[in-house]
Amino acid sequence: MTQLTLPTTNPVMEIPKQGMPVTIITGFLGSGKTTLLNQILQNKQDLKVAVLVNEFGDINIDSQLLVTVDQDMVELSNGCICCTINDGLVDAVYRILEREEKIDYLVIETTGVADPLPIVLTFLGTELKDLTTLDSIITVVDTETFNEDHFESDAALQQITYGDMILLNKTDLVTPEKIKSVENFIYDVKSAARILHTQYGQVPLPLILSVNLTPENEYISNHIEENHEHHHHDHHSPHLENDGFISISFQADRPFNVHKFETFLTEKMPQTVFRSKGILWFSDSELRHIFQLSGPRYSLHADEWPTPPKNQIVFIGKNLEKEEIYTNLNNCLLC
Ligand SMILES: Nc1nc2c(ncn2[C@@H]2O[C@H](COP(=O)(O)OP(=O)(O)OP(=O)(O)O)[C@@H](O)[C@H]2O)c(=O)[nH]1
Repeated sequence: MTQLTLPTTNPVMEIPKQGMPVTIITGFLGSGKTTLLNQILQNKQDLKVAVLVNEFGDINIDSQLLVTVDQDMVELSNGCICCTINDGLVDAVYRILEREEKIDYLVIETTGVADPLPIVLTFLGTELKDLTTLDSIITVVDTETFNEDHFESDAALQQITYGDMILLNKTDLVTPEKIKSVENFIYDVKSAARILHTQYGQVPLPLILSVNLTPENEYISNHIEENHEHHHHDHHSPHLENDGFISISFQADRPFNVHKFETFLTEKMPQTVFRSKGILWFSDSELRHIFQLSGPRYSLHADEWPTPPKNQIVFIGKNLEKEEIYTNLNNCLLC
């Protein structure tokens, strides 16, 4: 999918009146969910879009990187919304519905380790069912790092299984052969998958919003009615215990020495860190540095501080030793 411009008449604007439409963006760690959300926010035209960002770490880095100038449109929830099923999610959606200003559309970004099924069931199995319409579940895939091993993660498999639309993102980093092989993995899991190819989440919004793809009735008859029969209302998902990902957050009111931080990255950071993101303060710079590490790559991008400077960084991976990471990062701070 390479067509990047919006048609002049934008069907996204024709939003159904009954129930606020909801799109859920899911996808594995670092696949490009926040990047896609920013594309949506930049191209939404007059649509009033509220976003609900759920982060795995204790610090909300993603919400600080959203392009929206209107922070009122962002609701946050930390931890994993699919695990604490799910008063937190219901409350956050209520807060959006109760706003004076009418919201046309809700987009939810899940964490990279989220199983989307409990989230869907929260919408369809609670009072939210009458107030919202689940439009689609979009699964973002990092085409470069995706391989068969991803399915050792239950969450990654569930994300593909329940994705109504699958965006093979980061196609700029791979060969056509790699794209084909990822498509084949996906078709093995889901033979009728709808797949789009994207770079930096660029996709015409009419292809992904108001597309009415989530088969609500199927979920209700397969999961909700079945659960009622078994008097089992808890949609708790054991995926985190299975996947073993943990997140470690570090904050400091002092700047890093850039050279020490680089040494930390190249020599001391555990190999088992799969994803890291941060807003960094270096002693020799007046700018903030957005740090992104996803699989084998990392980047630092400088821009102005909108707030007083401080260091915030999150690491997500397996078997991480918090004390060791803290000691190493404290050693990078300027005395
Ligand atoms: N080369 C390339 N980089 C991309 C693309 N899309 C996103 N990225 C980069 O990948 C990194 C992770 O992107 P995010 O959008 O933060 O990923 P995410 O899925 O929100 O990450 P988590 O929420 O932490 O799981 C960032 O550095 C992005 O700039 C793409 O199509 N090509």
